[in-house]
Amino acid sequence: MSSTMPIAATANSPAQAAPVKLSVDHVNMTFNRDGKTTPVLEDINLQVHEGEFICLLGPSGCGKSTLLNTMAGFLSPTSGAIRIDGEPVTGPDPRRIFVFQERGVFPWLTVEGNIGFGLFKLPEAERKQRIAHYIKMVGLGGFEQSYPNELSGGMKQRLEVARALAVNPDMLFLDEPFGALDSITRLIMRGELLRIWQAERKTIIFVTHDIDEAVQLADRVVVLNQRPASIQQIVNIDIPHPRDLSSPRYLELRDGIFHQIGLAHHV
Ligand SMILES: Nc1ncnc2c1ncn2[C@@H]1O[C@H](COP(=O)(O)OP(=O)(O)OP(=O)(O)O)[C@@H](O)[C@H]1O
Repeated sequence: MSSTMPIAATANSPAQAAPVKLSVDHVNMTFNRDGKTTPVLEDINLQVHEGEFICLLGPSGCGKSTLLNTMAGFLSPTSGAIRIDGEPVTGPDPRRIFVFQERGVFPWLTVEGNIGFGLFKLPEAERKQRIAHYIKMVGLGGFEQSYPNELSGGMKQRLEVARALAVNPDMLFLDEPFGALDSITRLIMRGELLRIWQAERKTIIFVTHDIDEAVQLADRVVVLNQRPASIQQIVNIDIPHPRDLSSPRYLELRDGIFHQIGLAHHV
């Protein structure tokens, strides 16, 4: 297979039969700073369906975070349109939650306090019930009164995911959320996120530069080129969960993406 040969198309995933949740139409993004113009996104077109798990994959600095930030409404594209539920995205929306690579938990609040932070409008009984539900879901039972500095990196990350889910967002934007974790914790956290996603079926857009991570998690992997990023290929990962990471199909898709990105013979 050559480095530019696309991976053979496969049948659509069941998620692609769901209505379109987010659409990106002809999006271009150029940064202007100190008289210097940097084109970052070039004619991006993508439709994400309700309940789909999408990974944006590409080399460092290609524009993944910029694309995620435009989808989430933190940045306005130079041209083109982003719509969620058919409505133009004009700014960040509390119904959609962004989880940053740097941990966003509040160090001065306990686990309970962190998860309950966005729930202040709920009646006390419902708030408590919601907090307990998510503490159980992410396996932090027994640590309700602990502060973030008393938790491991993986526990903090689970807390952040629980805090994001507790406000019942309809979409999650995750920017390399496990980037700072060691490889074993990363594997565990991927499993945790998949378990939560299967239970809650939120639409997830997940940025990574880790090919294995993308193939383990996503319904579809959007492979981006070097900056200015355009979509090189969208790869359907037609393997049911739990995925066997040594299956021929897994290895075929993973190696196909390595070829696609031009990294097949680098290591
Ligand atoms: N606000 C900004 N102003 C000017 N240039 C920017 C701005 N934000 C990002 N860039 C530039 O846009 C390019 C893409 O950055 P971006 O963070 O989107 O890449 P990325 O693919 O997410 O990178 P990484 O994987 O390393 O996090 C980089 O060259 C960066 O310097």
